[in-house]
Amino acid sequence: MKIAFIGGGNMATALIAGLANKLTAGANIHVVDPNAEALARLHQQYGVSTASATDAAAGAADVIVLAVKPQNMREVAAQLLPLLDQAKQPLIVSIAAGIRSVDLARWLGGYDAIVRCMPNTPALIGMGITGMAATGGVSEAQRKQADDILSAVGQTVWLDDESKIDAVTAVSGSGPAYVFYFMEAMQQAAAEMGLSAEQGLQLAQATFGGAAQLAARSTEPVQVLRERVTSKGGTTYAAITSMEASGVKAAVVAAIKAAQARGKELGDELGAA
Ligand SMILES: NC(=O)C1=CN([C@@H]2O[C@H](COP(=O)(O)OP(=O)(O)OC[C@H]3O[C@@H](n4cnc5c(N)ncnc54)[C@H](OP(=O)(O)O)[C@@H]3O)[C@@H](O)[C@H]2O)C=CC1
Ligand SMILES: O=C(O)[C@@H]1CCC=N1
Repeated sequence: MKIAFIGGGNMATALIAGLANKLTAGANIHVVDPNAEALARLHQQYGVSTASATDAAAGAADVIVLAVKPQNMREVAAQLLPLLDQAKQPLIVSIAAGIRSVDLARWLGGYDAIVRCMPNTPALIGMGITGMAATGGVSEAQRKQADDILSAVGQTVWLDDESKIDAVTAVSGSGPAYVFYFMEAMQQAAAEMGLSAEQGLQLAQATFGGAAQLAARSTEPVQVLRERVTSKGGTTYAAITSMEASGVKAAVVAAIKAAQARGKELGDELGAA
């Protein structure tokens, strides 16, 4: 399978790292990005071919992954349209937050073989999760192609309604940043209590990794797992009581809903153009 990436930034790099020489040879991956340094690094690490602007090789791929910022999607669609092999009908996979398939299809002159996805950066180590939705023009074989690509870098979740991608974006697309934010807070607290920066990082990493694995392997709800750590009148009780008093859970729910609203807003703003 020949895969082209338009945009070779953070998320494309995470996907390429998981795919190259695993699902398909690095030589079957073509990356388009204006940054020569980033392209040279990708070529050196994974053996991908590169171009500084969308070219015939990108248009001729079996699957074309659009991995530019939402604000650049319209311009990229305009660059791609004349190069798209209309007879072959390659699959377009968009990973941009907010951008709706209906708008992308319009920018591509009515092209309707689009899968809209929302991956996340743990794809870099094969531990991503991607929400996915297909438009009507996507064949069963193309649906499988999209699933094969995103399954190569982690789990996939197919959605019955594309609008749910904004919720996936808010929970798992942006989610790694929430985890890193919480780890930063744990590290800060560890430092303020006299532990070294290394010890704080080690404790936070092992705690997140261990708790996530425990939750994944348990048949019980996470609430029960949390209660099992929380001895009555003990230390965890003091911490959770403090978090509840500060409204941490409500703040996290509100933050995730703000991310969802921003996704919808991006779709409204950029789709209207
Ligand atoms: N980062 C993440 O965790 C996730 C990101 N996404 C989505 O992925 C997309 C990319 O995000 P991310 O990788 O973080 O962004 P980056 O800015 O890291 O990468 C985008 C790349 O595209 C390049 N670019 C801009 N215009 C063009 C063009 N016309 N042709 C080819 N390349 C171009 C940019 O170059 P330059 O910088 O010079 O403009 C940049 O190198 C976004 O739409 C985002 O919503 C989805 C899930 C998670
Ligand atoms: O912050 C963003 O807009 C992108 C989408 C999900 C993760 N990063």
